Amino acid sequence: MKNIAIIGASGYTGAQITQLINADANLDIQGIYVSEASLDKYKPLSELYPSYQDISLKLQPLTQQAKQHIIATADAVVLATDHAVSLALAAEFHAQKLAVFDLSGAYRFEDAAQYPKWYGFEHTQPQLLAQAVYGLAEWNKEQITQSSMVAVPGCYPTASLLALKPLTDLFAGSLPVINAVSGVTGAGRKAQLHTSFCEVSLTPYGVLGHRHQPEIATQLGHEVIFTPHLGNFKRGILATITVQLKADTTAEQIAKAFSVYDDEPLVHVKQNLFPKVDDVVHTTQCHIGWKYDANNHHIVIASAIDNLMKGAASQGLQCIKIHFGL
Ligand SMILES: NC(=O)C1=CN([C@@H]2O[C@H](COP(=O)(O)OP(=O)(O)OC[C@H]3O[C@@H](n4cnc5c(N)ncnc54)[C@H](OP(=O)(O)O)[C@@H]3O)[C@@H](O)[C@H]2O)C=CC1
Ligand SMILES: CC(=O)N[C@@H](CCC(=O)OP(=O)(O)O)C(=O)O
Repeated sequence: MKNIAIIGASGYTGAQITQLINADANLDIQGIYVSEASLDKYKPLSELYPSYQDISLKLQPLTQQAKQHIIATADAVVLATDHAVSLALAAEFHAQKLAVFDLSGAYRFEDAAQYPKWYGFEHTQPQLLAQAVYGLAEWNKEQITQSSMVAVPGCYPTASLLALKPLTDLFAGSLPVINAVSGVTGAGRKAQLHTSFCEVSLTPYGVLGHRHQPEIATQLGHEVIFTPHLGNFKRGILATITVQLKADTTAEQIAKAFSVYDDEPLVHVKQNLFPKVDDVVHTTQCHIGWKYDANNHHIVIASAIDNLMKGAASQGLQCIKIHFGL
């Protein structure tokens, strides 16, 4: 049995992973935490999320005393916090020999020079960054087993990389084009004008400048054009991707490349059948559909996940279970 502390548990991903860990027979929850100044401190999680009636835990402020208690009693921490908050907390807990599973982007790039540009801060923890592994569960099991600092991938990168990684040997020269739509929970629980009810419609954002473009390109080993969109639904991501493949590529080769997922219980691939966001919402799964035009050698792939599940919390849980051999 492993004892897990969850920091940022009042947020969308933190509450989701609290629910998942609470339901897992091999894991205990050491405690659930918010910031010292949080308006939600001492509230039961079920007051914020009434559907979690079976969880009796209360949100605790992350005081120095609370940190000492976590260090003394937990095996691991989940950081469901903003990038800058995770940057510091990961180092504090990892230095005390706790495994860290960070849902933020603070440890996803190996190259510290990327952080000022994409995250707006200098990376202050180069030693820990060097130990961090990218928690794309289906692809990096060995690394996740070995490292106690796991950077759980972003939601768009998870949907995009699961669709594209099997095909890299078949890419022709041009850049894969990824158009992805996310539900509004992707932006977190805090109030912001652009995610308020009357503002949300369907629109691209972060065009040619979203931090997930370099995350996808780094992990794919190939540049991509990535355009995220905010959609007027709560949960889920659909990434529709177009790629030019080498001139002699056949549909059989593509099917063989995707067979890498045949033994993966959470990734389901179908030829000529495309997923809907509703197929995967509230599930741990990624559904991929593809169709190939052998005349012009273009493939269109659609990849659907729940941004809060496979895009964050359930992939975080996968990493915890892989790391601890559960
Ligand atoms: N939403 C999504 O679909 C995805 C999010 N992520 C990443 O996961 C992380 C969490 O995202 P999300 O759940 O959406 O965010 P939310 O804004 O919904 O939640 C953030 C949580 O962090 C808490 N918090 C803020 N400051 C501190 C602090 N100093 N110490 C402890 N707790 C703190 C907040 O509570 P309070 O402010 O009351 O203290 C809240 O519980 C982010 O880094 C995000 O980029 C990754 C993949 C997908
Ligand atoms: C709709 C929406 O706003 N989505 C978020 C992505 C959420 C995510 O994956 O988080 P990371 O920040 O941890 O990479 C965004 O575009 O910033």
